[in-house]
Amino acid sequence: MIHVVAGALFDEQGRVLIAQRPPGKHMAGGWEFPGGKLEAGESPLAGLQRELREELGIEVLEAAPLIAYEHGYSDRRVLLDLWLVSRFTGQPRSVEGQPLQWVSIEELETVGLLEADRPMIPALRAARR
Ligand SMILES: Nc1nc2c([nH]c(=O)n2[C@H]2C[C@H](O)[C@@H](COP(=O)(O)OP(=O)(O)OP(=O)(O)O)O2)c(=O)[nH]1
Ligand SMILES: [Mg+2]
Repeated sequence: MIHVVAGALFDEQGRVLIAQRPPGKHMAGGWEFPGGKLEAGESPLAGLQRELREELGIEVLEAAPLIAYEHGYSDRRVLLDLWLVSRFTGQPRSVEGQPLQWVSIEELETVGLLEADRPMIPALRAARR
């Protein structure tokens, strides 16, 4: 089981930040929440902070677990662990060259979000309020 931590960041308009998975990687081209695999011995919050530092160049100051569940791909099982990031420093930018975009919760339905992430949409809708 691969434990994956990812972050949901909202802007003032209630839009959420998503990133496109790079060519050549698992699920290439799909849109995801920034994050990645937890390292051995790492706490989920520490992993989230490391991943968002590496991918977005931001420093997460405050985050809380939002929703977590297992998903079985044809070749692997992942524990998707999505955190709501409520405080951070820095301006999110694409450090590793992944296309980024801010989308409304409604747009999440049609943007090409990874199929495995779709059950997260209701939790995000509730969190935004
Ligand atoms: N980051 C992220 N990964 C997701 C999401 N949904 C989802 O199914 N995944 C899957 C895709 C991958 O199989 C796995 C994340 O692995 P990854 O390869 O991107 O991890 P990483 O960022 O640590 O990258 P790497 O160092 O292994 O190259 O989780 C999501 O919303 N965000
Ligand atoms: Mg990643």
